[in-house]
Amino acid sequence: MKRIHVMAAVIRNAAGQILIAKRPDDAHQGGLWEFPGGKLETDEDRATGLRRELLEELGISVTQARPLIDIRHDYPDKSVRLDVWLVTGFNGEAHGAEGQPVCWVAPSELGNYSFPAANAPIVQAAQLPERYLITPDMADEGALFAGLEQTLENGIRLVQLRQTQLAEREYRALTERVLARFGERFDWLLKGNEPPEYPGVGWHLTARQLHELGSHGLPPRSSTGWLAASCHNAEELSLAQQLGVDFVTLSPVLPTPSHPDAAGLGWEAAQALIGSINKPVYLLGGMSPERLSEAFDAGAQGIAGIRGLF
Ligand SMILES: Nc1nc2c([nH]c(=O)n2[C@@H]2O[C@H](COP(=O)(O)OP(=O)(O)OP(=O)(O)O)[C@@H](O)[C@H]2O)c(=O)[nH]1
Ligand SMILES: [Mg+2]
Repeated sequence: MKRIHVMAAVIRNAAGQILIAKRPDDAHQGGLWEFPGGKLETDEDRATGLRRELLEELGISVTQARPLIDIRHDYPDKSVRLDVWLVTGFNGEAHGAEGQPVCWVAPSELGNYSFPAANAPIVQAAQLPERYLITPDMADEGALFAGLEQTLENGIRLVQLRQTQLAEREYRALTERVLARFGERFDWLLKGNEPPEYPGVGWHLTARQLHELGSHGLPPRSSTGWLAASCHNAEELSLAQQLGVDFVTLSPVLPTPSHPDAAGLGWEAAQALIGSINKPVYLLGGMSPERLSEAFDAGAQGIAGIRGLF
């Protein structure tokens, strides 16, 4: 089946809400909610196709957009490539120019709407931020907490508590103190052999855990937070996708101060690997905020970093 290239948009307004539209009952995947967009025409470039579709369907002129997530999905009757961009600037009042119902919803409410099966990773990408901080190992708890306060000021909201110098019991005790102090000001992910039991707190799997769980399946999770995994190659990305994680990190992209001799995947290989998985991917290894636009161009959700973001 020939794959249809579709341009679609996660449109975000100044209040942080996202626009969704209802597909006509008689259309493919009819009656479900969607991110506005449509088929790219022959010889049309991606940005032009996106602008044309949003003008036709919503009556808006896009002024600011960049790639968000690019996925391939095979329906029984149709194969699609959903090339989804994040639109953060536009002129005009968005309305259902083809008579379709549209509404602005908070990212956290997207889960209350029914989308086509292909859309699950798009919804996750719409809810996830551009930067994912992994805490550097710090023996000085005061300095760690001060760094986290600074992280909040820098606008970072997604954080993995990684403290490899600590034994399991100490890590648990630190987790309690961190959650007591910062609680819901961050979206947390924890490390460990069991899924965290704190409501809303996520779990970040190591590549080794991915391989182990690949044969046994995931343990039941009581937590409602994100499920993420560390990947380094095509095999691990594919395992992560099979296990149904919400997002992954892919590393190392560039040599890092801690591993100056490790070559890194490089941008080209990273881009090809991102294209092989239908999940939001954070690039890790030698990343800093100045690299964000390169990461978006490679198809990434954004960047993850230890020293580069702390
Ligand atoms: N626009 C859009 N299409 C989606 C989404 N999710 C998804 O599976 N699709 C599928 O991708 C294809 C998009 O085509 P479309 O129906 O929007 O195309 P279009 O605007 O050019 O419409 P037309 O075929 O009536 O000219 C459909 O098969 C649709 O089911 C989504 O979130 N937004
Ligand atoms: Mg359409």
